[in-house]
Amino acid sequence: MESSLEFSSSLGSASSLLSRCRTFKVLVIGDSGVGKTCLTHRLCAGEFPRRVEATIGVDFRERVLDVDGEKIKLQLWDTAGQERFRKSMVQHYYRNVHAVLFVYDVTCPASFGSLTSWVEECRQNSIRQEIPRFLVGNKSDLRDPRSAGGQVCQERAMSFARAHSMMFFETSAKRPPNRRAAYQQDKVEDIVVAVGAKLKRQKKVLAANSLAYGGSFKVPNKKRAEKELWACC
Ligand SMILES: Nc1nc2c(ncn2[C@@H]2O[C@H](COP(=O)(O)OP(=O)(O)OP(=O)(O)O)[C@@H](O)[C@H]2O)c(=O)[nH]1
Repeated sequence: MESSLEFSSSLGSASSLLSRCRTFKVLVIGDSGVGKTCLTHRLCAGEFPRRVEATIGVDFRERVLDVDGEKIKLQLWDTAGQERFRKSMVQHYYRNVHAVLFVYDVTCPASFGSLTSWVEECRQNSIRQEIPRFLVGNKSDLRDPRSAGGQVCQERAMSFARAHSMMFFETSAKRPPNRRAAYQQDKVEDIVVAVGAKLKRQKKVLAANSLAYGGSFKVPNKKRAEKELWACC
């Protein structure tokens, strides 16, 4: 489902209060072509898109999930990997972010090498250490078990994830290798569950973070920051 960020809530009505849930902005970043669009599509719509084009600016997709009886809405920001399609908008991407998904392609070591630049971009845009980070190695269906060359090994990725306090997943937005179908399909869902669970636990930190970011574009406003965190499903 596509949606716009400026989510209009109708907090005044009784019915909306009943279906009230927390909305979290999850930024998806990584090199062009690593599969951010396909992955967010899988995470939100449950299927691999038939046709994709390079993202221009940003696309939004949403997923509502139940975490221990509480409804949580993840608002995934699928950002453009190509510099020319993102440069004027970068600051906006990073405003009020609640979690970051760093995506690379397991068959493209260069995309793994770029992760340090993506981490640096986060730092430059004031993404604090407490903001949950997830590392996703995508396109695992293209892994060639007979040759390690030209691929990013899991140990290396895990060590990067540990060094940057990230939770690590390797998955395929497209399809699982035949012999491990159920396991790989679960992995995509595991990402959503892990993000939801982590965010649910982070409420206080995130609320403080929203306040901090309000200052970079607007005068900080406590009420608005709270409203951004709480919206209706
Ligand atoms: N085999 C395989 N192909 C994939 C997978 N995920 C994405 N692709 C393919 O990789 C290409 C790029 O996918 P996108 O989702 O557009 O990549 P992106 O990171 O969003 O690219 P930008 O929008 O340019 O930043 C497409 O041809 C997809 O079909 C995957 O898990 N396995």
